[in-house]
Amino acid sequence: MQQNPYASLPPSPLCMQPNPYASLPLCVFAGKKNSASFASFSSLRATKPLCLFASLRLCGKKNSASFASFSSLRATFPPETPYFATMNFLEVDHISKELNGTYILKDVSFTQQQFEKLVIAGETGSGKSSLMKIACGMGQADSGTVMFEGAKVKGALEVLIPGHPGTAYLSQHFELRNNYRVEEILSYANKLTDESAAEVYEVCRISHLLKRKTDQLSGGEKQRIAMARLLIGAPKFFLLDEPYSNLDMIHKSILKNVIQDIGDKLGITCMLCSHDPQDILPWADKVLVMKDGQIVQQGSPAVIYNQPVNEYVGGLFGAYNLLSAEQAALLKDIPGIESGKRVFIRPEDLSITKGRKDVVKGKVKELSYFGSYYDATVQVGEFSLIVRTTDTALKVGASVNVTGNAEKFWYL
Ligand SMILES: Nc1ncnc2c1ncn2[C@@H]1O[C@H](COP(=O)(O)OP(=O)(O)OP(=O)(O)O)[C@@H](O)[C@H]1O
Repeated sequence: MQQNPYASLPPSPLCMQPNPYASLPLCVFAGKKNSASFASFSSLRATKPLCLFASLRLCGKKNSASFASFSSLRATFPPETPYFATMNFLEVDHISKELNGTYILKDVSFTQQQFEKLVIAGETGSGKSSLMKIACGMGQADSGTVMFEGAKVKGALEVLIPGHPGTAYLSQHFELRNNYRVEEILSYANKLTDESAAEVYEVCRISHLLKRKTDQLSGGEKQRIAMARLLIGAPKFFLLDEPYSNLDMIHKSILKNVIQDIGDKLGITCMLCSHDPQDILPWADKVLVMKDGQIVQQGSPAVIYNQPVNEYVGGLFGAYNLLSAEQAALLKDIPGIESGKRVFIRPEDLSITKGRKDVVKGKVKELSYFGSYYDATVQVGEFSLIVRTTDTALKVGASVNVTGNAEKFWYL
């Protein structure tokens, strides 16, 4: 009969509550632990008793069964207890990195919680890949620290094999060796049982490709095999660098389902970077927006989209109107609009109306077709507004009345 090895831990010095592990069911300790994670688990135990609980689900191979047992543990110690509050899953603290006299990352700090879906967004060259690599030990920072589950993530130059145990990083430039069958490539990397590996292949939608040779695959298929190869290494944290670039809509849609299932079915926490709002907004719990190596805003997708801190953030996430206080004065008849301020308005918060009250008058200069809607460029005085409409009868040159939902307007 296996004993609960944590039964004799002392009360937590931080929250002065009794050892929460003393009464954990034995199945937790008899579960699917591999020796590496068990070792790190033990060292955590020595230094940070409070961190242990959050690590329990993380030691070893994850599959639905272990995910289910974790869920029942969470019910025993709900997130509002101090045990969960004491440790971030990932903590990036004042990271800076310089290359050739220029900062590619400057004083970057953020946290990610377990199961939180985090996206790093930003224009090309803003530092997204550099930050992700440092977050999982595949890159090297000049200063600052990264902690993963309470343990320091060593930089790529501080270890023999870069990459923090328990993390997996899918590069934009992944490689699959030629002239191998897919199943051969996967079997070399597999740390799971056959059953759990099969689940990963199902999640990655590659079960039907296992007998193929690697030169008989499309780019999207190769990418999903590269993902599966990392996932059968049993990571707790999966970082995907621009996973949607170079994919058509059909393969993008497959990949979106795969990434959703990696979180939902395999219970692996994911971070990805992208600059496409269509990829970011529906999936993310939290978005970090980067520019010139710095985080310029972080928050929920809705906050980032509707309340950007500046024009750069607003522009990254879709079409917008930004009117000076003088231009905004022409919209004074729209109820609720604040005067004397620069106003940021998304096209869908303006509409073309047949009404004559509470409107601003203009003329349609241009119509852009997007399938389910048009964006009409409407000339109003000396400036133009982008107004979203589904009116298929609208023509360039038509005189129109524009109104808006001032509750959604944002003042910069
Ligand atoms: N090995 C390197 N040597 C020199 N400069 C580099 C190196 N790696 C990155 N950089 C520079 O650091 C900056 C950030 O690059 P990074 O790849 O992190 O940006 P990114 O936001 O991921 O870009 P993208 O979206 O194009 O992939 C860029 O200006 C890039 O040119």
